[in-house]
Amino acid sequence: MKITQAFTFEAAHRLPHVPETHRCFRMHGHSYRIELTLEGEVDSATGFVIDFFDVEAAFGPLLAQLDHHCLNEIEGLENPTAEHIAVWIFERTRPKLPQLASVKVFETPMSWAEYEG
Ligand SMILES: Nc1nc2c(c(=O)[nH]1)N=C([C@H](O)[C@H](O)COP(=O)(O)OP(=O)(O)OP(=O)(O)O)CN2
Ligand SMILES: [Zn+2]
Repeated sequence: MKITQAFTFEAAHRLPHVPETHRCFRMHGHSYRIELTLEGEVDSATGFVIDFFDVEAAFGPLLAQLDHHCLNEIEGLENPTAEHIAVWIFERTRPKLPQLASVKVFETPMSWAEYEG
């Protein structure tokens, strides 16, 4: 069984490795949406793969590092593409949530990156 929990955060970024003429070379902001998908057996007693409250508690500190920050200033996110943010989140969340199966990072409702480890 797979379950998914979504989170949102606001952040600024610029992409330092695109041409100067690319609009994303300039500092700008996004309302990001993150989807964490967890996979496992449904516990017969609780009916949960994992309690959504436990996912929230595990991911909360990382979300706070991202929300209302300039992503380029965060260690490991110097080139903060959606792809790199997905990997960054996966690597830091999987140790706390071993059932984590994938991380989706939406920059806009129409464009996102997904990392499955
Ligand atoms: N593969 C990727 N391509 C792009 C990424 C990325 O992370 N991975 N990022 C960007 C920029 O961050 C850019 O800001 C994307 O957002 P935006 O320009 O707002 O997207 P839209 O094209 O949907 O904007 P509209 O104004 O609605 O056309 C670029 N590429
Ligand atoms: Zn952008």
